[in-house]
Amino acid sequence: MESFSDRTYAILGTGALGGFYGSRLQKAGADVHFLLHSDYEHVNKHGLVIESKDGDFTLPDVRAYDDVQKMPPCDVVIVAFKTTHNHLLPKLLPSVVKDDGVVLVLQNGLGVEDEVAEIVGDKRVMGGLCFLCSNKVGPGHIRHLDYGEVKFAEYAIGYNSQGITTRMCQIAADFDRAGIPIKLAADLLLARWQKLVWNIPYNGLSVVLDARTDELMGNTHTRALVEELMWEVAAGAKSCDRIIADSFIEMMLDWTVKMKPYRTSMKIDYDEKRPLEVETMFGNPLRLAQQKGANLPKITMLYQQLKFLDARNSH
Ligand SMILES: NC(=O)C1=CN([C@@H]2O[C@H](COP(=O)(O)OP(=O)(O)OC[C@H]3O[C@@H](n4cnc5c(N)ncnc54)[C@H](OP(=O)(O)O)[C@@H]3O)[C@@H](O)[C@H]2O)C=CC1
Ligand SMILES: CC(C)(CO)C(=O)C(=O)O
Repeated sequence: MESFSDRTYAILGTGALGGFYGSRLQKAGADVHFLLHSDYEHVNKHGLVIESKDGDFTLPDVRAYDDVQKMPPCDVVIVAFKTTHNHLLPKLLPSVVKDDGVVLVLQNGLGVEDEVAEIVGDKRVMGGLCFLCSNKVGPGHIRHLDYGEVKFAEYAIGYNSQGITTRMCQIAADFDRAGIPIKLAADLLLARWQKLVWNIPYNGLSVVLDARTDELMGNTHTRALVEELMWEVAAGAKSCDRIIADSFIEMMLDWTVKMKPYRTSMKIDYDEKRPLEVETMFGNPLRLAQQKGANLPKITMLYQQLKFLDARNSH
């Protein structure tokens, strides 16, 4: 088999998403370095176990670290912990990204790339939206339930569209070799608003209504509420001059109907009394839309409810 690209990868946050994609890259032959937290001892000794609808596999030996200072500078640094930990970015990023490397933010939400650009410069940042259903079910044990596509885009100050670049294609080739479905997007802000069409209704309502995605879709009233929230997200995108087509909303509804009954990542965090990604998934989009003069009343109410529940639940 051709040798893998000589690009090195750092996974910051080896959980449901980072553990899955990092393991697939290593399995395909890439040079991957995993930063862990409470799972470090276990993974350093036992490696990673991946259950996947695309085929289970184990990686008995992985390059595991509990300290980013011990990691080599890498070509691609994937930010894959929850955005509730992003206050750590100024400490974690500088030493692990090569001078000519790039930080690839695979987190959900809006506004993270701006924070990363302030740390590493705006020329070394990309964003990625992952349509993946994956859970970390134990130390170093990832369960990939459904989907898996990643959509990449370049970042620029003001989120101006940067088109498709050579480095996007190079990294996409690595993911493609790892068997990960890839899409390249010319416009990161549009891609992030598109992902919020899914995240805002389902992550939010799954917590507020204590419901899985199939339950929300199976009730006529909550299904109507999901659609109304999706249209509000589209209105938020439009306030930023990004147009989300009606067909995209229909596709998101259809994907969810076909999705295995799923507890969203925010619902899992709520049930496990972890802080919720409310500010990046709800607060930042609301603030950006409001700056542009758009009022999003249903999303605002969902945000207020989530802030109440988050404060009561995890502190
Ligand atoms: N899960 C999914 O299917 C999807 C998730 N996303 C997004 O991806 C991002 C990551 O989510 P997900 O993978 O589910 O989250 P997880 O909680 O499963 O994984 C995050 C990992 O980061 C680790 N971590 C936390 N703090 C540190 C630290 N200081 N240093 C190193 N590692 C650390 C955690 O370790 P520990 O547990 O020991 O604290 C955990 O293993 C989120 O923005 C989420 O919204 C997007 C699409 C799908
Ligand atoms: C849309 C979905 C379910 C998969 O990408 C997700 O983003 C999440 O669980 O947070």
